[in-house]
Amino acid sequence: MKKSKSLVLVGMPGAGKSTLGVLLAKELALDFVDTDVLIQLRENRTLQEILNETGYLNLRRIEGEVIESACLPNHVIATGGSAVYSEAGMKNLASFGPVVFLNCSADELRRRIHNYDSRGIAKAPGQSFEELFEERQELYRKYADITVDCDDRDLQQVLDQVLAELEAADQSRD
Ligand SMILES: Nc1ncnc2c1ncn2[C@@H]1O[C@H](COP(=O)(O)OP(=O)(O)O)[C@@H](O)[C@H]1O
Ligand SMILES: O=C(O)C1=C[C@@H](OP(=O)(O)O)[C@@H](O)[C@H](O)C1
Ligand SMILES: [Mg+2]
Repeated sequence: MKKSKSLVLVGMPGAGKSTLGVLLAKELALDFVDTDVLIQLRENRTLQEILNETGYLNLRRIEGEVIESACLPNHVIATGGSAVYSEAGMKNLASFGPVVFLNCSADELRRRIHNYDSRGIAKAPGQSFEELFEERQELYRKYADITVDCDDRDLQQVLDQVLAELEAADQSRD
């Protein structure tokens, strides 16, 4: 069976998954979904409310359930930064198409995100940004089929780079 044409974006909060995902969907004539929105619709509350009311591990658990059961052929799929904690969820998403890691340095992410403590990040209380960055870097690399460096690139340049990498991956398969 031919693999569907979806594309899965992973990376830290602030890497550009949601913003870039919409642009990629337009460029590739695909549908777009942000799994954060799927979580909120299922729970009928915001991610921040889930975090405040039930804690970060429960948010990760719900996220895992949502991405494990989602059927998303022909979509650009923007995940939340914590999606990679769910092995079964990532396995399901990867069945729809290649996983693209938007790789930003901690310094670049810090320039983009000023509300680290109130952005609704699914992390242990007291865990520093640098500690979280290190812990996740390994996971993003584990699932990535394609890695695109985002430092010193504006959105259009990242978009062009993702398209070029996809094209190159397609050609190497032919
Ligand atoms: N390549 C980029 N250069 C500069 N700013 C960017 C870039 N990609 C995303 N941003 C900005 O970073 C912020 C976070 O982007 P967002 O798409 O919400 O990231 P994510 O979904 O990965 O958390 C937004 O303000 C967005 O405009
Ligand atoms: O990295 C995280 O722990 C999270 C990132 C958020 O998505 P973005 O990566 O799109 O900001 C969202 O899924 C949730 O608030 C948890
Ligand atoms: Mg996002």
